[in-house]
Amino acid sequence: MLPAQMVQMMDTSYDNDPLTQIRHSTYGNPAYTETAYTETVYSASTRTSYISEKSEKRYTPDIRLAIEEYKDEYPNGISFAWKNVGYTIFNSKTKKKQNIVTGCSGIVHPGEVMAIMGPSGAGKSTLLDILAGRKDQKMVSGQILLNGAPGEVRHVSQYVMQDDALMGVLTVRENIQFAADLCFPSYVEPAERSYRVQQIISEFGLDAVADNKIGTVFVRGVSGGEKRRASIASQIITLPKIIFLDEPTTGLDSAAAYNIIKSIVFMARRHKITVIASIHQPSTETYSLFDKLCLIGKGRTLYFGDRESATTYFEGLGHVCTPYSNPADHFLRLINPDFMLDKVEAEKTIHSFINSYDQSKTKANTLSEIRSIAKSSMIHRFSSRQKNSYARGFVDQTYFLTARSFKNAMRNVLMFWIRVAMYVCLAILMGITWWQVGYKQENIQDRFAAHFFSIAFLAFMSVAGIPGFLEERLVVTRERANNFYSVGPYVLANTIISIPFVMIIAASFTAAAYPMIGLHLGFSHALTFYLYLFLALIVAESMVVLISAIIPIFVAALTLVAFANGFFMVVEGFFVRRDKIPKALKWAHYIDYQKWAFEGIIRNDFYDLTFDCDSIPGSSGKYHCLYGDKTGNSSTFTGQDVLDSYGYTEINLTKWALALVALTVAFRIGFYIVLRLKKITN
Ligand SMILES: Nc1ncnc2c1ncn2[C@@H]1O[C@H](COP(=O)(O)OP(=O)(O)OP(=O)(O)O)[C@@H](O)[C@H]1O
Repeated sequence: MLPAQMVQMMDTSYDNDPLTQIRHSTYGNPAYTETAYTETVYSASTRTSYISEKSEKRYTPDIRLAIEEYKDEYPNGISFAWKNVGYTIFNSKTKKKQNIVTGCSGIVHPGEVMAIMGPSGAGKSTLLDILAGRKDQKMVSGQILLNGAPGEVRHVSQYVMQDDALMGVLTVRENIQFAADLCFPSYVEPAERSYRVQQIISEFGLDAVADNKIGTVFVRGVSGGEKRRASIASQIITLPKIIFLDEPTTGLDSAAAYNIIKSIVFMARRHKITVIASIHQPSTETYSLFDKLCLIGKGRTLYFGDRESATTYFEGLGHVCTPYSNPADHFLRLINPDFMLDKVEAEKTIHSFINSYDQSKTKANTLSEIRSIAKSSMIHRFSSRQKNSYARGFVDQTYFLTARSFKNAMRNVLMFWIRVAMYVCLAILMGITWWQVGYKQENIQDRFAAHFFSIAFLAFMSVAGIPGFLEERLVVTRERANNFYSVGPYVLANTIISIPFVMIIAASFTAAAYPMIGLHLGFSHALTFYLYLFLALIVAESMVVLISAIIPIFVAALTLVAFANGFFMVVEGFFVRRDKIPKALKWAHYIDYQKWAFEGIIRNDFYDLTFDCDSIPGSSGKYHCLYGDKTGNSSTFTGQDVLDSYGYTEINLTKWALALVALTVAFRIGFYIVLRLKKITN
C-alpha cells in the first residue's frame, strides 16, 4: 500500500498514537515495528518535528545534533506575557516623537485564544507586530515574557499573514504538503510529513476539499473560507508554540469566519498553542469562541482580561450590553470615536475608558499574574541559541521548489501553454507568409526579415509570462516571509524550470516555421537555429523576471519589458546598419540579446548558401548582382558576400552563443540581487 493511501486510511482520532501506526504499517521495517513509539516531541522552534526516542537511535551523530537543536523547551506550551509594552515613532512632519502604542500589558496561556479588538487606527496591527517581535526593537519598550522569562518570541512563534497567497493550480493538500516538506527538517520521514498534512487538513475541516484545486481565473476552486483555512494551515503546519494571526477573518462571511476561528481554537486546545489574533467586528458566535479579549483605543489598553468578564466590566462602567446585542459590536461602538459627533467629547470618553482601566482591579490582577509567573519561572531558562533559519538545506529547498514550479507550469495555462499555442500559430502564419523563401537575390531582404521577426517577436512575446510570474511572486513573498526557503534556491528553481518549457516553445516554433519558410537545408542548421531561438528566449525570460521583480505591478512591468524589447530592436543592427548606430547607443547594441541571436541565426542561414543574380536582358552572359562580384561576369554570389556587405564578417557562432549565456547569467544574478534587496527592505 502506498504511504499516501495509508495515511488517508489512518485513524485520525487523537487518542491513538498516529506515528506508531505509520511506522508499523507504512514501512514494514523492523526498525519501525519493533517497539511502540514512545514520545512525540513538539519542537520549541517554528520548525517543530515529530521525533521518537526509538527513531533517534537510528540517526547519525550529526542528525542527532540537529535534533537536539529542535528539542522541545516548552512541552507544556508557553504562557505569553507582555508588560508595559509601547511603540514610539519619530514623526517626520511634526519632528516629534509619537506614541503609537503605550503601556499595554497582558498574559495568554497555552491553549487560550485572545482577540485584539479596537476601532480602525487604534493600534491593533502595531500591538500584534510588537508582540510577534516584528517591530524594530529600537522603537519598542517594555518586556515580552515566555513562561515568565524574557525570550526571543520569533523562535517559538509563527505570524500568519492576512493574504491567501497559495498556488491556485495546486490542490489544498499539495499546498500544505509543500509547506510541510520545507518546514520540517529532513530527518522527519516523508510519511510523517504526510501524516501531519492529513492531520491538519482534518483539524481545519478541509477533508472534503483536500484534493480540490485552490482555484485560478480559469479553474473554479475552493471557497474563500476554505482557501483562508488552507492558507492558515499551511503556515502553522509545524505547530509553533505561539501563533499570531493578522485579521484572519477579513473579507469572509460570518459563517466562514466562525469556522476559521473554531478551527484555530480547536488547534490551540489540542496542541497547547497560545494564539493571539487581531480581529475586526466578529459576529456574536465568533466572538464567543475567544478566551481573552484585549480592547485597545488610541494605542492604549481599554480592557484586557477574560472575554466573558468584559461584559460585566463595562456594565460596571455603566455601559450595559443588552441581551440581544453582539458584545463585540457593543464594545466597539463605545470606544470608536468615529461614532461620536462631538470629537472633543469622543476624546474625553476614550480617556475615561483608559483611566478606568488603569485604575481597575482587572488590570491589577493581570499585572499580579504576570509578576507571579515571572517569579516562578526558572531564571532565564530560555535558551537564546540561534535556530537555523531554514529547516531544509539549499539542495532540498531547490528540489521542492523545482518540483512545485514544474507542477505549476504544467497546470498553469497562463504561464506557458497559452504561449506555446500562440508561438505555434505564429510559426504557421510566418510559414505561410514566407513560404519557401528561395535563393533569388530579391529574397535576401525577405530572409533577413524572417530572421529578425523570429527573434524579435518571439522574445517580445515573453511578456506573456508576466501574469504567471506575478501570481507566483505573491506566494513566494509570503513563503519567504515565513522563512520557508532562501532566495538562491528560488532563483535556481525558477531558472531550471524555465529551461524545458522554453525548449518546448523553441522546438515547436522551429518545427513549424523552419521547413515552411525554407531556411538553410540540413539538420545541423535547423538545430543551430533552434538553439539560438532557445537562448534568445531564455534571455528574454530572464529579463522579464528581473523587471517584474523590480516592479511587481502588471501594467508597469509590461510597459517596461515592451520598452526594453522595442529599444533592443532599434539598436539590433537590422533597421539601421551596425556601423550607423549612434555612438551614444553603441553600449546598448552590445548588451542587446536580440543582436547576438539575430546575428547568430543569419550567419547560420547565409553561410554556405549560393544565390542567383539576375541576368541582364539583351546582354550576352552578363548578370546584375546585388552582392559579391558586381562586374557582371558572375551569375551567383554567396551568403558570405551578403554577410560581408552588411558588416557581419566576424560572427563566431560559439562566441555569440556564449554572449547569450552570459546575458542570461547577468539577468539571473540581477533577479537574485533584487529579491535579496527586497527581503532586506521588507
Ligand atoms: N510607522 C508609522 N508611522 C506613522 N504612523 C504610524 C506608523 N505605524 C502606525 N502608525 C499609525 O498608528 C495608528 C495605529 O496603526 P495600526 O495599523 O496599528 O492600526 P489598526 O488598529 O491596525 O488599524 P486598522 O484596523 O485600520 O488596520 C494609525 O493611526 C497609523 O496611521
